Amino acid sequence: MSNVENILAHPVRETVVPAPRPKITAEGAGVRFGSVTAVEDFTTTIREREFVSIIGPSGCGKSTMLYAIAGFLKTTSGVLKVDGEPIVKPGPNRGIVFQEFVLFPWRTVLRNITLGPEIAGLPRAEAEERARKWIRLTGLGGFEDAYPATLSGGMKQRVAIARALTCEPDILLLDEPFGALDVQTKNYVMKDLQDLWIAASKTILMVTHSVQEATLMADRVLILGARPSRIVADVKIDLPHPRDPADPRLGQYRQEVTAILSAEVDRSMKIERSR
Ligand SMILES: Nc1ncnc2c1ncn2[C@@H]1O[C@H](COP(=O)(O)OP(=O)(O)OP(=O)(O)O)[C@@H](O)[C@H]1O
Repeated sequence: MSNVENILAHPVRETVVPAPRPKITAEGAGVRFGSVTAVEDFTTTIREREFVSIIGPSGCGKSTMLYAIAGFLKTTSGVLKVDGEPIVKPGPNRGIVFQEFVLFPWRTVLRNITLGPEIAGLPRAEAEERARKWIRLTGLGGFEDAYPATLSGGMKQRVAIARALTCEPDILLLDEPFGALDVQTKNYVMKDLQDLWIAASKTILMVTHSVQEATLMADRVLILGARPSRIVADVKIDLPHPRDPADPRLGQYRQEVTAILSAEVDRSMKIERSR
């Protein structure tokens, strides 16, 4: 058999890599508080293992949308789903981390982290085993028996991240997770979070005020407009991870996002003043 005949007889089989599945789907999702419409039309699809950041003018509804996805708030219009199911309440597939850590001061690091699995009814030994895994992965080894008051801000935030991950959620929701940290600590925790995201294959949705944080970490930056808000831009940050903050291409993305955001902040101020 000639080479050509051989190739024709044994065609190369194409390896089809399945596209990442949608994890969070929003179609015209909105949230109203009485007469205040916080979010009017939030439409996007966030796929598994994506890192997406939400940024926008103050009060435009970033946290509101995050809490709706967490299941703490109900949408008042449109459709909001996780794994194809409408979101009706919080669930173990979503972990959330707040700006202010929210740790229990009377519980040690280990006991703060085992809290979720304990509430979910896991035997203590299994809860501890899971907690120890995330303690290791978040660089908290050796601090299992420490109390929150004795920890630095960066360590407290790592405890909060480990606690959110101990229930093994597919989705991690972060509400300005670095807002309470000083610049040096923030840089360390951001680097750790990037490494963790790469290693743990989670879907991450992060609300932030910082263009630098959003462009450094996210695959896509969703920019919300003035309230009642909708997504005015969906900027794909097409750079491999982990990223170097000094990369000039990152600088260009920062400029692009800042220009759109500044226009929305101006518009938001004008609207608020005319209310
Ligand atoms: N529980 C609530 N009851 C009434 N109004 C609310 C409630 N929560 C939020 N709001 C209003 O909804 C709007 C959006 O608030 P939200 O906190 O989501 O904005 P944000 O973009 O996260 O703000 P910031 O960037 O300042 O943290 C604001 O006008 C806020 O006052």
